[in-house]
Amino acid sequence: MAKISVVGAGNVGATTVQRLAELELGEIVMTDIVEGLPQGKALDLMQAGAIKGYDTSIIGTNDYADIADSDLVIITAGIARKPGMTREDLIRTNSKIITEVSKNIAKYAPESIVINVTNPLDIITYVAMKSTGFETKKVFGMSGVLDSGRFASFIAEELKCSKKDVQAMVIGGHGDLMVPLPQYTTVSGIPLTDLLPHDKIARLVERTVNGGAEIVELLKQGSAFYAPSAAVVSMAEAVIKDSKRILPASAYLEGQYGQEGIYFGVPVKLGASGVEEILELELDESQYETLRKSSETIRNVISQLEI
Ligand SMILES: NC(=O)C1=CN([C@@H]2O[C@H](COP(=O)(O)OP(=O)(O)OC[C@H]3O[C@@H](n4cnc5c(N)ncnc54)[C@H](O)[C@@H]3O)[C@@H](O)[C@H]2O)C=CC1
Ligand SMILES: O=C([O-])CC(=O)C(=O)O
Repeated sequence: MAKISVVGAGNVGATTVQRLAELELGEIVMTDIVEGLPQGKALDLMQAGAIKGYDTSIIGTNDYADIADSDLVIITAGIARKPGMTREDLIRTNSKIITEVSKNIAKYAPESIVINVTNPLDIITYVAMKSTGFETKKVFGMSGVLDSGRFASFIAEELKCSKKDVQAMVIGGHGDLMVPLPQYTTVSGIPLTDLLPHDKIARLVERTVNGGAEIVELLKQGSAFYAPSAAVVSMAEAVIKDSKRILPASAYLEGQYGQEGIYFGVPVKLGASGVEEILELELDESQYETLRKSSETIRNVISQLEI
């Protein structure tokens, strides 16, 4: 049976554990620094199993030793942004937290695959790769599945059709410069560009780019977690089941899309060994330009980090 650990028992972490438990993907360990929090939530989620009909073992703990020999570790520890903040504003606090978290992952679960959720996503994923010392394909970040899900949801709303039939693709950094790709977005195989006029698509693209901030403004404290947990669990399932799904994820680039040495959202093939392939798409000039700008921002922040 697979062992999955979730670091951070806050909104994203606990909801992720709930979704994993309901899928019976493996035994689960949930850790946090706050005493009692992961233990209390684990107990509650175990009891939910009797009602929802799952037998998943869920352990809540403050001790990293309990993540020993995990096959997969999902990082959700750290602070979330408040209205008016960018994701990059979280870097100081979260890079310190994730450096410590990653060292413990390397110590207790050296063979694990690591999916990072903590923001700023692409930079923190880089910090996790450096501080675990793991192979780059074993450490990646959740961004594009969420952003594509938001784009798909807005498209379905506009077309008054089922979300199930929309396949959207969003790549780039998980920030204000993400790049939704209408030319690779379809509804039951029909190109989006045949279904909606350019100006309507442009409005949906803009709403997607601001999708996280829209929720932060509404919640007043904290950020989205239902769609983010759904997104990371679909990636976890691909790893645990070795299903070779093609999903967008923040992956380490070595020349692809003209980028070297940074994490960036791109379509990848996900399986038991992590990122098994990076798929390169043709983009239009303005999309390449946004990717270039976004990568500069990421590089700038990384150059100021002490890792
Ligand atoms: N990649 C993405 O698309 C998304 C990323 N996020 C990010 O995920 C992170 C978590 O968000 P939420 O769960 O909403 O926040 P939250 O505040 O509800 O939970 C964070 C948890 O981390 C714990 N924590 C802090 N330091 C820790 C440490 N050293 N070790 C273990 N646990 C520690 C806290 O005690 C808290 O329980 C944030 O950085 C947020 O920006 C959130 C949504 C989507
Ligand atoms: O907006 C945030 O800070 C959390 C996040 O990354 C998202 O929901 O896309």
